[in-house]
Parts: sequence; C-alpha cells; structure tokens
Amino acid sequence: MERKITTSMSALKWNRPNLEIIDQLLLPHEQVWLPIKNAEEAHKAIKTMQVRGAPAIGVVAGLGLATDLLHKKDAFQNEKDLLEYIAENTAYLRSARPTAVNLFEAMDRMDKHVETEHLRLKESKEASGNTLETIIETIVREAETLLENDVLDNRAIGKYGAEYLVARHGESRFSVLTHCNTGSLATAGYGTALGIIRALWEKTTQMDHVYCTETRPYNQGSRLTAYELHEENIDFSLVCDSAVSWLIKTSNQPAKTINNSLDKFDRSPVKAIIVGADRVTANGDTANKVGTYQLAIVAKNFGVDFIVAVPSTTIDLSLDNGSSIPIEYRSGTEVTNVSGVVLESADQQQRKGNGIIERSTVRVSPFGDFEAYNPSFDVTPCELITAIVTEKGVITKDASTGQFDVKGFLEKHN
Ligand SMILES: CSC[C@@H](O)[C@@H](O)C(=O)COP(=O)(O)O
Repeated sequence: MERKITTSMSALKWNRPNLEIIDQLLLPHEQVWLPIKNAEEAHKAIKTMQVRGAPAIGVVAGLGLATDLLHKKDAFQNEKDLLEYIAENTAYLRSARPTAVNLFEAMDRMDKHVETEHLRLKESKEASGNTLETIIETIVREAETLLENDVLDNRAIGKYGAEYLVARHGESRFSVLTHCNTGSLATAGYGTALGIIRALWEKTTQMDHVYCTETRPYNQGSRLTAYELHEENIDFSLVCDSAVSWLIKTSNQPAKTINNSLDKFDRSPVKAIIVGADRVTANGDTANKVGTYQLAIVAKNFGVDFIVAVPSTTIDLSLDNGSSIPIEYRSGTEVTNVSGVVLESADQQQRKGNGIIERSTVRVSPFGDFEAYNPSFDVTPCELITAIVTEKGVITKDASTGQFDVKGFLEKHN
C-alpha cells in the first residue's frame, strides 16, 4: 500500500473576511460547513463543540473576532469605542471553554494589542495616530498568524516525534495507540499526536498499524480520528476505551501464548501511546481528554512509551503543576445518550450511496433521576510521561533529577 498523506481535511476555512468551520457534531456522516460571522457565533461553535481540539478553538476564537471586526468596521465611533469592543469580546470568548490554554493564549495576544493602543491613546492628547482601520488590521493579522503558525508547528511536531520514536525503537516494526482526536480537525491542519502518526506513516517504515480509542462519551476517536485515518488510508483499528490494557498486553506477547489464540491478527506490538493536550504545566503535568490518565497508567504498567504532543501555545508556564488546571465538566446527557444515524440495509446502502435515513439520538441508559458523571478532561502526572514533543524539539527528563525542565527547554529554544 502506498503511504501517501493528503492532509486535505480541514476544521476551518478562512477567506478574508469570511470564516467557516466544518460542523464536527455532524461528522463523519455529513460534511456541513457553517459560516461564523461574529464573536457570538464563534463562542457558540466552541461551547457546543461544533469545533473542538485545543489549537482549533484558539484559532477559531481569534478568527471569529477578526471576522466580527471586519464585518462591523464602519460601526465604531472612535478608537476607544473599538478597543472597548475588542476587550469585551475577548473576555466573552474566553468563557466558551475552560481547559484548553490555547484559547486564553489567543485572547491574550489580542488583549496585548488593546493595551498597547490604550497606552498610545493616553500618551497623545489627540488621536493615537493609529486609525480604526490599522487597529482592526493588527487584530486580523494576529489571528491569521495563529492560523499560519499552527500548521507549521504541527509539521515540526510530526517530524520531531517520528524521529524520536524511530530512534527509540530502531528497525523493529511497531504499532501506536492514540486517544481522542488530535488531527487536522483539532488544529489548523495536520495535527499534533496525529501529526506524529501521519509523519511515522509517510516517512518511516517501522510503524505499521494505529489503534484509535473510541473516546466516549463524545466519541472523538470513533467519529473523527477513525475518519481521518480512513481518509488517509492509514492502516488502523478502532478499539473500545476499555479494551486498551488487554490490547497492549496481548500485542506484546507471541500470538500462540494468548488465551485460546482467538486473536487471529498478526500485528506489530504497541510500543507507544501518543496523545495531544489541552494544557501542559511547568512540571510537565498534562490535561487532556478524559481517559488519558488511565492510558498513561497502562503504558507504565506494560513499559510502553507515553508521548504527549503539543505546540508551545499549549504550555502554560504560569502554573507550576496540574493541580490548578480548570477541568471542564459537561452535561450528563453526553453519557446517557449517543448520537448516530439510522442506516438502510447493506443492500440498499450499496445501491444508493451512504444509505443514511436520519440523524438520531438514542438513550442508552435508564430514564430517571440519577447523575451521569462527565468530566471532559483529566490530568496525567508528569511521572507517567516519557516525552513531550513540541515544534521546537522533544522535551525529555533530566537524567539526574528525573524531571522535565519545560521552562528551561523553551527558553533555550526561543
Ligand atoms: C491537538 S488537540 C489536543 C487536545 O485538545 C485533544 O486531545 C482533546 O482533548 C480535545 O478535547 P475536545 O473536548 O474534543 O476539545
């Protein structure tokens, strides 16, 4: 099979002044592009997870503000009026979701321009010298830079991560496992953890299989990662979240020693779990999609690598460790219900294309008054992490202290 990566998939389209996102609530069955005309629509799309993934929500918040300003450019009376409007909207966009630091980092960049302009206004008695148009252009360019940099960062993460894993595992063939969706749909393109997987697939021969977890309850794995891997023709299997320990144990032992040898597949052993993150703190603690923590414990148990892949925009040096990362809790209905499509028979599907009859939500637990506990993220302690791959290179632990020096690494590579 030819290993060619197309990366044609995308979470968003930016064509100044217009922003569109692909509605990820409808994927993989329907590809519907949704226009985002203002900050309010960007906020709604992020909150309802029509767009999701840490880098993607930072970029959509930035471009959401940019499109808003470009559409309203004649509505502002003066610079002060415009700066107040920008500050109100960055504060509003920050409230869309709490865990991914990329959203806050993107809004910080916009607020910094507001601050600079305020200072300029204060210093000059009359006009700041910067016209409304110039201020809007600065904000729009900042948002466009977020978009451009994220794609470049992901390519670099892919390259560094693939080189690191190949160096660790030499010539032997291996499989990897990933959780949630960290690909083109979660970023401005290519992906972080999935970027490493794309690079391993295209540029090396050692990695010959990918496992992706379904990632209940929102099913980012079964709906989105499986969709991306399938589109790229990467050899993969979808696994239930609860099957991972068994998978890693059995994949690392000879087939004939597996209970009853009912597993007929002859795949390479899983040697690495590769995930993305919503926030990495100064000590390397990592918040990511719920379920990541237990995967790290499994990796430790079986001695497989546990790799975190992030752009440096996901690193929050203001927090010493993961204990103060805000964790988002979402509605219990995401746990009690599943969404999908009703299909026609296989025969009808073959004759008529995809065979979807209707979109449907199904209750998979009893009706009644009980709690469904639904944390959207968890925090993996740095002790369980082998390496953190960034666009600047790979952060590994200091051999003498056994700790990550994330700050020192970033300072050295700035
Ligand atoms: C490159 S995306 C990294 C993370 O944002 C991803 O792993 C994740 O947890 C996404 O969560 P989501 O709730 O889908 O926004």
